[in-house]
Formats: sequence, C-alpha cells, structure tokens
Amino acid sequence: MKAKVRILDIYSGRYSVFINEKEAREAKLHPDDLVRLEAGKKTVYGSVVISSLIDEGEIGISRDILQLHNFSEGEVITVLPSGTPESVRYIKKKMNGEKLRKVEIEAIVRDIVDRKLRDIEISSFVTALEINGLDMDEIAALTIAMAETGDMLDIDRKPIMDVHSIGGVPGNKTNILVVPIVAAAGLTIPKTSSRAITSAAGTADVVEVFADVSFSLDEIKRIVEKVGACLVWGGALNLAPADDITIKAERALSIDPTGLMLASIMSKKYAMGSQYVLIDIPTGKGVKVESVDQARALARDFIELGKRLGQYVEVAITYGGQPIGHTVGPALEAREALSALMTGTGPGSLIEKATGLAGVLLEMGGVAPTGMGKKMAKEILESGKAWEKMKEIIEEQGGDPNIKPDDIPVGDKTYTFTASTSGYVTSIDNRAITGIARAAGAPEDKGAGIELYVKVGEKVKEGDPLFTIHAESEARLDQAIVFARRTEPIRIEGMVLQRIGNI
Ligand SMILES: O=P(O)(O)OC[C@H]1O[C@H](OP(=O)(O)O)[C@H](O)[C@@H]1O
Ligand SMILES: Nc1ccnc(=O)[nH]1
Repeated sequence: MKAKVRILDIYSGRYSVFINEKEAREAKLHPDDLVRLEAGKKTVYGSVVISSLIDEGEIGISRDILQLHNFSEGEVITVLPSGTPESVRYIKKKMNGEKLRKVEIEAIVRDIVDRKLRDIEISSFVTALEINGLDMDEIAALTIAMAETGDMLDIDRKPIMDVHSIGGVPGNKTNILVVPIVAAAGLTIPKTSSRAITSAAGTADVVEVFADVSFSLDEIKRIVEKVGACLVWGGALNLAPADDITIKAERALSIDPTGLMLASIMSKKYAMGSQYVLIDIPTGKGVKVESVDQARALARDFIELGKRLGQYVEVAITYGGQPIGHTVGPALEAREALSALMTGTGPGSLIEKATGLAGVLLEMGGVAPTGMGKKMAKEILESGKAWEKMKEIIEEQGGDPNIKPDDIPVGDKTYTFTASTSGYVTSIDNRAITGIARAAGAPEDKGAGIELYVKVGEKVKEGDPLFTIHAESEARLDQAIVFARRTEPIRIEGMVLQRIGNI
C-alpha cells in the first residue's frame, strides 16, 4: 500500500511504524509484524503498531525509524508486509548446535544491520551463541561481516596501536589512562569503546561524563590525525554497526558470549585499521574469565583471530578478582581516572594496571626497549605528559580541558555501609558490586555508583565505613540498599576463620 508519512514524536528504542486499525485489518497486518518501507531507492524495516492516532492513508513514523532514514512529513512511501527473513532459519540452526557457514553468518549480520531482525530474534541469536558457541572459522566470518557491513577508517599515521579490555571487572577505567600515556609517547591510538555490557560503566559511559563520545568517522580521523588519539564510542559511528545492536541484547541479559565478544572487539579494531592490538583479559572470581587456564585459551583465540585479520595481537591476563580502584559508576570513575592522570598517582590497582598495559603497548610500538615499557609509562604519567595529552583529547572531543575532577557531579542520594565486625577484608564480590551500582541507576544515571573505602587484605574495625552507594533518586538508592543487603559485597573475617570442634 501507499501511505503519506506522518512523523510522530515517539522514541521507544524500537523501530515502530504506526498504522490505522482499519487499514491494518485490510492489509492483514498484525501488531509487531515486520513491514518494509520503500522511499525511492531507500528501504527500511519496521514493526507494526496499530493506532487510532493515525488516519487512513497515513503511516506514522517514530523517531527511531527516522534514525534509519530521514523521511519527510507528507512524503508518499510504499508499505509492504515483509516475511520472516531467511536468517531466522540460520539462527535456529545455531540453536540446534550446528556450525554456520560463512554466507549464513553474513546473512544474519546483514539482517541485524538492516533491522530486518527484531529484538526478539537478536536475543535468540545471542542466547544461541551463549549456549552453543562458535568455532574459529565462524568467529572470523562473524568479525569480518560485522566490520564490512559498516565503514572503515583509514588514518594517515602509522603504526596504529589499540587496546581493548574484554571487560567484566567493576571499576575498569584503566584504558582512560592507557590511551593518553601511549599517545604522549608519540604513538597513534584511535580507541573505540562500547558502553557497559555486563558492568555498571563501560569506558564510553565514563568518558561521556567529561567529553563527547559520538563522532563521525571524518571527525575521528581529524581528531586522531591532530592529537594521535581519541576515546570514543564505537556505537556512534557506522563502525561495525551490528555490534551495538547485539550489545543491547547482551546487556539486557547480562551475558557476553565468548565468540560474539571476540567478534565485537576485533571487528571494531579491524574497522579502525588497528595494526598492533593489546587485549586485556581480567581474570578472577565473578568476572567473564575465572581461571588463568581459561584466560590462556581465550588469549590464543584472540591471537589466532588477529592473524586471520592481519593484525598483531598480544594479550595481558590481568588480576580481576576485585574492582579496579575505588570507584564504580560513570561519574565516580571519571573523577578517579582524571584525578590519577592529573596527579600521576592514585589507587595502586589502577596505576599498576594502566602503566603495565601502557608499557606493553610502548614496547609493541617500538618506542620502549623490551622490559622498559612500564617504567616509561610510569614516567609519562608522573611527569604530567599523559595529563597534557588527555587535555588535548578532551578539548578535541568538545569537553572542558580545565575540568576539575571534584567538580564532576555525583549522585547526592547516598548511603554508607559500615563493618559489622573487626577483621580483614577477605573478598569483594564483583557481581554484587556491579549489581548494587546498576540497581542504583548506573550506567544510565551517570552519578550513580559506589565508592569503595577498602580493598582485599585491608584491616577494618567494627563501624568503619566500607562503601557508599550514590544514586540520583531516593527510589534507586532504596533499590540498591535492598540489593546490597541481600548480598555480601564485602566479606570481613578475623585471622581465625573457623573453629572445628573435636567431636
Ligand atoms: O565490563 P563490561 O561492561 O562487560 O564490558 C564492556 C567494556 O569493556 C571494554 O572496555 P574498554 O573500552 O576496552 O576499556 C568495552 O569497550 C566496554 O567499555
Ligand atoms: N563484547 C565486548 C566486550 C568488551 N568490549 C566490547 O567492545 N565488546
């Protein structure tokens, strides 16, 4: 049918098109059916919503659909029912544990990007990958398909370095330090990050607190050619566009299937033209990889995938048994990262990890002799050169380079948990910390999160503060307190752990 476009100020996160009830009945269209909208040469897909807001002969276009194509008010377009895409059959194949062929993977990725697959089918794909996994041939095909369905960056500086964490560990603001350290040494590092997947703050969520993270590829090229680095959100670019779509399903389920994770990270690196890539695998209880053996196996997969893509990959297996630094949540992490860059000091875990990773990159990029990278990274951080570089990045990304970390607003609804007994902190539960910060509103509420006053091994006295929850609303604070009470985020034990009686 032909219909006249009416633009509706509706933004639901779903690609909805609104059709008049009588017309929908005649056209045999039902709620959530997939329809094809043809406007000249452009075709986009949307899901039907039936509404009396819309007159006969009209088609209501939501703001979500407008992101796919700039329809104009009153424009006449063709609306056609669209059958189930072929790629659904391939998703079912993966559900049954079968191996997918390259063309089948390409069809799934194409349909994700074209929005022919809806949230429900995409979640099924992600779930099937979580349960049945992918082998290296499938992962390589998925990575290339994810990169090639988007744009590629060609930066006029070589070598191109890159760093990426598989994430999972709370408070992982590390790469916000690594990038300016590496760039201050003269290397080029166009860093793209995702938003939070399983955590309470992805690097893109944290950087967004003090600078813009959404740029076009041309803008990124200009920024990186000028200052040698950027810290941007991959999802804003048409760069591996399937990634941000599948991440939405992953975030809702709080899962990150290994094969998809490899493809998510490496497709972004491939599309950015990265030549030397360092992958950080935080390892420990309550994160994505719990044992060093598993981390080694994953490291081999990253290196193998890199070879297939023509990239030189190294991997750092890092300690992820407790949060990094003392803060969790976008604004709190932004404060901690900027303060560490500004002063050259900060929590041991953050400084150690950041200089350790930056050191590997300095050696990979050939600016530090083998074994000297970490020392050089530390000097760059302590001399203030990394902060100078960060200020350039902030300025180029539309932020205020004279920002003071303490001026960054954090959630003013707070509650502090204290130690109910004296003893030593024997463990901090990563999952509980993430859960509390998310319940408090992170990452969407930038000021929400947790400030930790103790780390594993430290001695505490009864009544000492352990952590403060920050939220932007009382309701969120209450939810976080309830969550915290249900879990045991920080365990305190005396030196005598248990007494076993002689019975
Ligand atoms: O911890 P979760 O949310 O699962 O993983 C997502 C985070 O991990 C990566 O970190 P980085 O950008 O390399 O620092 C992603 O880009 C993102 O910020
Ligand atoms: N799955 C992912 C994990 C970490 N970073 C990403 O970009 N993607």
